[in-house]
Amino acid sequence: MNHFDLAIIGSGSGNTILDDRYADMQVAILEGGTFGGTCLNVGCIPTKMFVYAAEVARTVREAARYGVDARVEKVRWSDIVDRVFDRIDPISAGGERYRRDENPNTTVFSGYATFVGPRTIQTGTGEVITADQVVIAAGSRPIVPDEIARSGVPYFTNDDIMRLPALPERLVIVGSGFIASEFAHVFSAFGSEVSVIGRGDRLLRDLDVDVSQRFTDLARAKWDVHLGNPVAEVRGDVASVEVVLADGTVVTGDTLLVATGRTPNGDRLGAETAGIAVTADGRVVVDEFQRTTAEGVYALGDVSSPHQLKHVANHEARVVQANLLRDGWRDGVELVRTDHRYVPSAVFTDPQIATVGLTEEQARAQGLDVAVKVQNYSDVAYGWAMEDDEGLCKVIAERGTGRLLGAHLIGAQASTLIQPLIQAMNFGLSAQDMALGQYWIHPALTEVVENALLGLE
Ligand SMILES: Cc1cc2nc3c(=O)[nH]c(=O)nc-3n(C[C@H](O)[C@H](O)[C@H](O)COP(=O)(O)OP(=O)(O)OC[C@H]3O[C@@H](n4cnc5c(N)ncnc54)[C@H](O)[C@@H]3O)c2cc1C
Ligand SMILES: NC(=O)c1ccc[n+]([C@@H]2O[C@H](COP(=O)([O-])OP(=O)(O)OC[C@H]3O[C@@H](n4cnc5c(N)ncnc54)[C@H](O)[C@@H]3O)[C@@H](O)[C@H]2O)c1
Repeated sequence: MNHFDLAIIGSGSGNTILDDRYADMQVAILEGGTFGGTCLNVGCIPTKMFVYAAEVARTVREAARYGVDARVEKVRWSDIVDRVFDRIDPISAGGERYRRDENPNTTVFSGYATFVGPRTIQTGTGEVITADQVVIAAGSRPIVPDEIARSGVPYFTNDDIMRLPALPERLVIVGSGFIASEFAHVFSAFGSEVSVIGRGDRLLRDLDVDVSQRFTDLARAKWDVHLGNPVAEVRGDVASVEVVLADGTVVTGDTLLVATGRTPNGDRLGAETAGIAVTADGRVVVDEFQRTTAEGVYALGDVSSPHQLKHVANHEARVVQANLLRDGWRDGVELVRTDHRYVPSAVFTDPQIATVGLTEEQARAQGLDVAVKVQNYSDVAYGWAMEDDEGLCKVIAERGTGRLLGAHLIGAQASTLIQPLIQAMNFGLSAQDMALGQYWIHPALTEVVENALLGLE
């Protein structure tokens, strides 16, 4: 049986652990899918490359409001797909080649790994290995509701929708979260008619209610949105699909995208044979040092984290990277701790959305004495330049101390505008100090953040 110093299950964020400090260790990398994981191959990176192209199309379509007449002549879908994957596929292949052929201390096993005992792994290639330490970085997979899975109707997920042979004429999306919102934007900007079906009463309903409500209102004007009306039945074939909702409404299209959440892959690892606790919903249990319940075994990213976000997976990978070198189960050893205090996220839809910290509802539910200010983009000079009547920046602070509790933006460049607020929260800068203790460039769009802070009581 082959023995390694370290075995890493999953080549997404798990593959970022190995640096010079690991050069003397024998390391096994086990990957059952495409090398590089979700973000690179079927997640953050390709989606944002599609989003950028969608924004170009949208800008052209809306040019007339600024006195510039222009029109989208044609969307060359297959060229867009090629631009994205001609960039990405070689990165995945190159990453695998590097670990396989150019790192003498790493061995890549291309198979689906399962534990068969404590730190003992069936690699999925016929070989069983053992390791002194193991990192589980096995990610998550799309959830497909039963009524869709058992219908036999062909459907797509984020795994394959970006490689469609042609642009759909009418795309039906089941789900109303991050993935649904981003793909609705992409396909509608490219000219597809888009229907979105959600269970709740708002799109992106976990976000602050002002942002989620504004997004839902704007979405209704662009897309065929069905909310609070669950899917009862799905009918169709490769050419057409009918989604029947609980109230009898029939939503039709030629392509079906399922975007109803992602479940951690912890349920498929044989974890119980290795003493690794997994929750009922498939999440590997970890402590604040990313240690699982089995000695020598760490986990990180979507498979164990409460946040399914790449920047969180990267942070947790850095924590694991440090702790692996410190004999993490020895009494009294000082370990690096995961910091989940202010986890931001952005939805790259139209308009963009970004959020950090507590929603107003959460802050009030915690009994905090809060001051809230909502500043519209239309109130600042750059918003006038953009003719913006959609964007808003909402900040929530604690009265008295001025401690920033949350920030929520919807509008152009939201994912960039939020960064100084994330920084302020992490470094304990109060709303007043942040607003008054620095220059804000005039008339940049950041004035919407400045004015929101100044407007707090
Ligand atoms: C469409 C989409 C868009 C997204 N956009 C963003 C975004 O803009 N920003 C953001 O922050 N996050 C985004 N995310 C989330 C982000 O992609 C994930 O949080 C992140 O990639 C998780 O990284 P990971 O290393 O935990 O898992 P992954 O990158 O999924 O890596 C896990 C790897 O493990 C492999 N594997 C699983 N089980 C086994 C096994 N038993 N044996 C061997 N190999 C195994 C898998 O094949 C996979 O390659 C997006 C996700 C999706 C789906
Ligand atoms: N920009 C980003 O950072 C980004 C982009 C995409 C995905 N992600 C990550 O990936 C995760 C998964 O994305 P997602 O959009 O699949 O999940 P999600 O959790 O964001 O949203 C899933 C939505 O589907 C709805 N839903 C569930 N079952 C349903 C059903 N049977 N019928 C109708 N609606 C149903 C849920 O109510 C929820 O609103 C996200 O939570 C996020 O962490 C991040």
